Amino acid sequence: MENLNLTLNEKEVLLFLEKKGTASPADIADGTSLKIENATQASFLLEEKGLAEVKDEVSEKYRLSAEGVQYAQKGLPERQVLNRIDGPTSIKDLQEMLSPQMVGIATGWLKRKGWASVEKGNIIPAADVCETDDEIALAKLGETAVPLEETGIDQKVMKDLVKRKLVEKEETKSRTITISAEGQKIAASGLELTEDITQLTSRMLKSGEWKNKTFRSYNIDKPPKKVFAAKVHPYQRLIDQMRQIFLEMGFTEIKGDIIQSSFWNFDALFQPQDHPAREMQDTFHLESRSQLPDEYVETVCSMHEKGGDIESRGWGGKWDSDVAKRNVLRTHTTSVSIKHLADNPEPPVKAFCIDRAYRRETIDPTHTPEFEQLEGVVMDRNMSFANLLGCLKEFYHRMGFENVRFRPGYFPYTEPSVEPEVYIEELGWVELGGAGIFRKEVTEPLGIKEPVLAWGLGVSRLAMLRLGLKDLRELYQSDIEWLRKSPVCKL
Ligand SMILES: N[C@@H](Cc1ccccc1)C(=O)O
Repeated sequence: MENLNLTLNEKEVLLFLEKKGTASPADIADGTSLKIENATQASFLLEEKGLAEVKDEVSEKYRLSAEGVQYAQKGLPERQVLNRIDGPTSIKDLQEMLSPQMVGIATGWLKRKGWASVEKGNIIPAADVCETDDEIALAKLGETAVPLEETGIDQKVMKDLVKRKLVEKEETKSRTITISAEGQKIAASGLELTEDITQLTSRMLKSGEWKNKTFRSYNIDKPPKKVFAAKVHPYQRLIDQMRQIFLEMGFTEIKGDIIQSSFWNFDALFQPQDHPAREMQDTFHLESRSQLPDEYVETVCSMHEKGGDIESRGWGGKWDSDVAKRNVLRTHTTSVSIKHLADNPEPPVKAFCIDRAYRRETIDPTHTPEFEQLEGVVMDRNMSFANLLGCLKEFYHRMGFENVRFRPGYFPYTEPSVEPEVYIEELGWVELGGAGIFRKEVTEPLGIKEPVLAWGLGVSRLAMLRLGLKDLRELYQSDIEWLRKSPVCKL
């Protein structure tokens, strides 16, 4: 016989059912040493093994309400009124005979049932009305609840009486357990009422007692309970991977302030003071102001106004140092790169920054006001456009994107400018940020003499593609179900 691994409780229930066939948990508790809860639990386990069947039933019973009892004796209000009159009668007179409340109820029902009409304050009875179904039903019911079948009352009539609150419905739940044929067989084969051992103790081993015991075997077919181990957030894992790649490529990680002056966020990057990106609707402006770095104010001002001493015309107009002092939440991490270069103007510099930037975006599936950027700069002698493309290609390849291409782009601070794109099977070419070589208008005023390759790549976009998300917000919401499901590594 198959090892069913019955617990002592299951055996007790099975033996009890062998005699009774069907029983309620309370019956089982009465007839065995078990409590109702244990009897129920054992019954469900037996059901799982096909040895018994547990059935839950809800039974409905009906009885008269207090109001119903009253009308069962004296008749429904509409009947009481009808009995009192034999022709048109004024409601006022009736109210004196019966109570105003009773007449109120009766009038409604008389009209609804077509037993009488009401005209100018008088009730005019129709021809004789025989006893109706609801009256017959009322007479049949009592104060003890009975199932519908036993009353012989039509379901619709009963429902109406319940609605009229003359009858109350009582629901009782009952559970019965019936032994199955298989259960009978097992019970008949003789069950020993001994408890199997689930845990082997050192005492049993020492005394040798274990030799006379039977052991409960494991059910290796049963799926184990899932364990959700703590792990790094998938988005953070991806960010760490990108950081690792740049470190391996010989870059140094840099950090900067979230709050930046407009000077470092815009002016030092040769972004004109009337550039639309600086407007309130695009940028989070703060009330505070920053000191400007004295050593660069003049050169940056001159570059904006007239192109400094190089072959450039600048933007023209007046450059306003007050505008440059205004603090903003950095709109790109390029503000961190450019400050780092100003502080370290001697080649070589190979730095990256992977951090948060802020823009006033309306939140939707592809826009959030906070997002991550992966920023990088390379400054060295003889750096060329080809080096820039090679560097980015290398990064994307290491991230696992085979196909990378570059579209021409535009940024006020780079020339030439490109927008790198990677090819994704279901999506086609996906744009992932911007890159270029810093213009002389950017590097000259800060005393940087060598060419600078620069890029700012979207991180969350890439994460979405990687993690198969349709909505950027999911990256930041930490939905526990999604987190549990996301694998630690792709197999
Ligand atoms: N700062 C640009 C990206 C960029 C960085 C560096 C050079 C060129 C472009 C952006 O936020 O979109």
